[in-house]
This record gives sequence, structure tokens and C-alpha cells, in this order.
Amino acid sequence: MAQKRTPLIAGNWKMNLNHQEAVVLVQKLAWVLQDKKHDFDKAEVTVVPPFTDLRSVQTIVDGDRMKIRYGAQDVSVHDAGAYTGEISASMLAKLGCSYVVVGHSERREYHGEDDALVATKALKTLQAGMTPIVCVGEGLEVRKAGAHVTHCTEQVEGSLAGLSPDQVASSVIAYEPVWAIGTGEVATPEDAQEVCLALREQVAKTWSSQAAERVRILYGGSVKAASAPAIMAQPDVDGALVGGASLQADEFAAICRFYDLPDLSGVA
Ligand SMILES: O=C(CO)COP(=O)(O)O
Repeated sequence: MAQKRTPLIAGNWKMNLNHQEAVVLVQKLAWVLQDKKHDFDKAEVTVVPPFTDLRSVQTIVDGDRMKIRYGAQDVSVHDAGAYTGEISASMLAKLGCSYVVVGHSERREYHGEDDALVATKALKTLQAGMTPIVCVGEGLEVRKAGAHVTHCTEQVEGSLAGLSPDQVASSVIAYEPVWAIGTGEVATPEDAQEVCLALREQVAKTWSSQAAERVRILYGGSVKAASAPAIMAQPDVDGALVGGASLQADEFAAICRFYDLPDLSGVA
């Protein structure tokens, strides 16, 4: 029997909101979730602000004892030293980060990150006691050619290379088709399930069936409150990595609250 995985809704703010705006958004999000009686045991809620916001987010989360978690959008492969502009995993851990997004398609595209680099970042994140959210996803050409499943399973192989089955089990994988990111074009629930299931099967094959049962796999790409329920109701989708919609407290909270519904069976 599959072990129960706690769903995760993560809001990737990308390069938006300064530290003052971050505090306002986190406060509003916490308020809305509390007002709507969100059960954090049913779904974890995480915000992923820019580096410059993290200390302020830490202060407000700790000060108000919020159950919202937070993470970073990237991490260095280096531990310390002469690497101008880089941020180490230990610095992020010290700031109380729970998660680090690694291998986002925007980093792969604009910063030339490849699977091997992403795997090192995932490992650094785990070694510092945080959870990597490892992103994979195909571009439009690959999707049109029908090669999306192979493309994504190979990316998972490469981007988690060198991790032990236990490390994979405690990681998060995010399937984010590049053609769906920021385009308003959301994958169908069937598209999302097809790839997320294939990724889980790949984890079973390469690492272990236990890792496959435990690893959380998210969908990301133009997720909105209206489109999220049908996608998140899929059996191999364990939540969402949300971009644009995570900048609005009401919209993001509405996505999180899907898991508060008493019965998910009628939603798909
Ligand atoms: O890239 C994403 C999250 O990491 C998705 O962004 P959008 O939800 O804005 O499409």
C-alpha cells in the first residue's frame, strides 16, 4: 500500500517583491489561511521568495509562530569562499529555510544549468538539512514530438544522480513543462498525471520502490485556483509549484485549501 505523502504547495515568487512587500504578503497569506481554517497537517504551505527577503520572512514567521514554511530559489554548489554573488546551503539553513528550488527551467535556460550541476545543488541542500525541490520539464518542441516522458525521466535520472534512495525519498520533484510556465497554458490533469507517474516509476527503477512511494512530485506551470483542483486530485500529483498566482494571497490560499476539502474523490 502506498504510504501517505503530505502534499506541498510551494509559491515561487521568482524575482518579485522586496523585503517589505514580502512581509505584507506573508502576513496576508497567514491571515487568510487562518481565517479559512487551513489544516497544515493536510497540506504544507511554503513560500519561496528572493534571497533578499528571507531574513524578513524568517523574522515574521518565527515571531508570529506561523506554520507557513519558506525556502530559497537557488543555492551554490560551493560551501564557502571566493564565489562572488553566490549563497551557500549553510547560509540558507541558518535562515531557517526548509526548501531550496534547484534546476528551475529559468535557471537551466538563462544560466546554463545542466543536470549534473542540479544534482550537486540537490545534494548540498540535503547535506545542509533542507529539502530540494528538483525541477524538470520539457519544452514545446519535445512535447510536440511526443518525447516528453523520456525527456523528463532522463532529467530526473541526471538531476538526482548520486543521491541515495533515502535522499531521493526525502526530496521533492517538480514537473514543470516549460511551455506551461507563465503562459497561461496549463497542462491537462491527464498530462500532469502521465509524467508524474512516469517519474515515480523511474524513481522506483533507479532508486527503490520505497523512495518512489515517499518522494513527493508536484506539478507546476500556470497553476491557478481554478485549474489546481483537477490536477492536484491526480494520484501521482502531490501538490503544486505555483509562480504568478503565489503573488496573490487569496489566490494562493485558495489553491492550498483544496486539501481541506472533506472528500477529494469527486473533484478529478
Ligand atoms: O515556474 C513556475 C513555478 O516555479 C510556474 O510559474 P507560473 O505559475 O507563473 O506559470
